[in-house]
Amino acid sequence: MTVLHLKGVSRTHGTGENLVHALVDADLTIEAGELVAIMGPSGSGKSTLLNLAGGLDAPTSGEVLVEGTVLASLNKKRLAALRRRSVGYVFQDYNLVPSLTAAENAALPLELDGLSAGKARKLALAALEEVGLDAKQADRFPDEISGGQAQRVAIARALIGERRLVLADEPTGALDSHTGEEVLKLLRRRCDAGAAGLLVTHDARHAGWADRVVFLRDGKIVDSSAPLAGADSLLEGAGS
Ligand SMILES: Nc1ncnc2c1ncn2[C@@H]1O[C@H](COP(=O)(O)OP(=O)(O)OP(=O)(O)O)[C@@H](O)[C@H]1O
Repeated sequence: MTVLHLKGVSRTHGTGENLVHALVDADLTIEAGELVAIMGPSGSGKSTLLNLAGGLDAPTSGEVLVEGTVLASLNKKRLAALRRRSVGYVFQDYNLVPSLTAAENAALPLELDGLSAGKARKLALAALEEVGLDAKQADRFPDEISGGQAQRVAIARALIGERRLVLADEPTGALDSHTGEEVLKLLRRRCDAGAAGLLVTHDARHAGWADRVVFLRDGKIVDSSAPLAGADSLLEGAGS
């Protein structure tokens, strides 16, 4: 089943002399069970592609479909509901709410979706356990836990519930290499269980966890390959 489909998607910013082609005519399909890595030099359009896939931004032209629904066909309320239910997003900077505990942060999408606080907490504790955080850590606030733990909370929040599309923008950024690998394993496991994943990474070793690597340059998809066929050689080709 196709979870994400980008059809001729372009995104420009600004006008006239300031016109920037952040993404140009991108076609991409991700099936359930697949993890796709996006690589490319700084400014090549990776975050733009991820934001469009998650409905956080809208294309200038082309269509983005999540589980067959054209995102542009949804009004704001329905788009927000689809994002909460179907899309998990791990941001570079975690985006945890400082006044909420780890468990409350992880439970937030479910509570926003109308689940009772008790049920949401139960699922949040299970999601936190999945990323290696125990009940004691679950009741700590973001400023009482380490960067690595905060990142795990962000991952738990992205994976909680039945999210079928998981988008991760450099999710291992602040982590030591061991914890980074653990995070990628979690992503991989979730995709093996039927989700579709999109992972922005600068690290060819991390791309090795993906089924495919999509390489961007100047907003264009310039190559797409299985990682073992040479994520390193793709990087060399871009001269980055
Ligand atoms: N809101 C915006 N207004 C103007 N230009 C923008 C905006 N967002 C992105 N861009 C431009 O679009 C291009 C693609 O940016 P994007 O952030 O998608 O690249 P990236 O590959 O994720 O970069 P990095 O690896 O540095 O995060 C860049 O030239 C960027 O300056």
